[in-house]
Amino acid sequence: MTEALIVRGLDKTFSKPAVRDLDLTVHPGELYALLGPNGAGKTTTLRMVAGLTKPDKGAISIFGIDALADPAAAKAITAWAPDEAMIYDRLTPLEYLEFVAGLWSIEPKLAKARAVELLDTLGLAGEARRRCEGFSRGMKQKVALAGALIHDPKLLILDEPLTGLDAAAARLVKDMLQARVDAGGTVILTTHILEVAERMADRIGIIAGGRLLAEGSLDVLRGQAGKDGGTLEDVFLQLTADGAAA
Ligand SMILES: Nc1ncnc2c1ncn2[C@@H]1O[C@H](COP(=O)(O)OP(=O)(O)OP(=O)(O)O)[C@@H](O)[C@H]1O
Repeated sequence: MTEALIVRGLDKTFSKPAVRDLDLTVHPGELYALLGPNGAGKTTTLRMVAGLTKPDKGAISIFGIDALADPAAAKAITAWAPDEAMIYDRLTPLEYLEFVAGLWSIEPKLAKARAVELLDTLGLAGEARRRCEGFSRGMKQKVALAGALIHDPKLLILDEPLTGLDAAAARLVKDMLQARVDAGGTVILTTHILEVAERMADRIGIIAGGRLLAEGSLDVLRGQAGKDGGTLEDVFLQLTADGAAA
């Protein structure tokens, strides 16, 4: 089986080490949650996977493509949605999505059809032709998410996708992510909302201090933390405390 993502020995130091000798494996068709305390190295890791930050050391393979040797091929099948939406305020959502689709050389008719479908799924059909500049943070986040999905990526990477969304918008996004996974897509996300990871993730990686402390299903992590029957919060707090003490 070709894994969706294999990360080996990943290292990144800014003024101090942010990611240290990190290994991750994400299977195709799973939703993988990368959890960790503030400053643990989650965003840095995912930025390296998405080709936005250059690692000091290590290897990244996305569906068998060496992302460091052939970043263009890796990016063509990957999407990255940062926690702060970056869109062009002066465009309408439809124009923005058609613009992004153009960057991927998607045929205009197909681009429009995908854009309309994505905006509809995300509850933005009524705003499709309004300029984004007056949009709330949550609405902009949804437009950015639609932009990340316009080229139908095999691997979707989301940094804190639910931050700033109201309950209804969060439900829409969660349903959309679940639908992608149910259809065979692969999703990696970070979140501080542990209930979301507990309910949605097939497997979970916990990192702290730039190192992977544990990886597996909730049951595997429970075993590792010695917390049979515990919640993900119990397990997370135990493993990160153990990691800090080590
Ligand atoms: N561009 C940068 N320049 C300098 N230091 C950075 C940069 N990006 C991240 N860092 C540092 O790297 C470490 C890891 O940061 P990172 O953003 O990856 O953590 P995180 O797990 O995503 O945290 P949070 O949950 O708070 O978003 C932190 O010490 C951070 O200050």
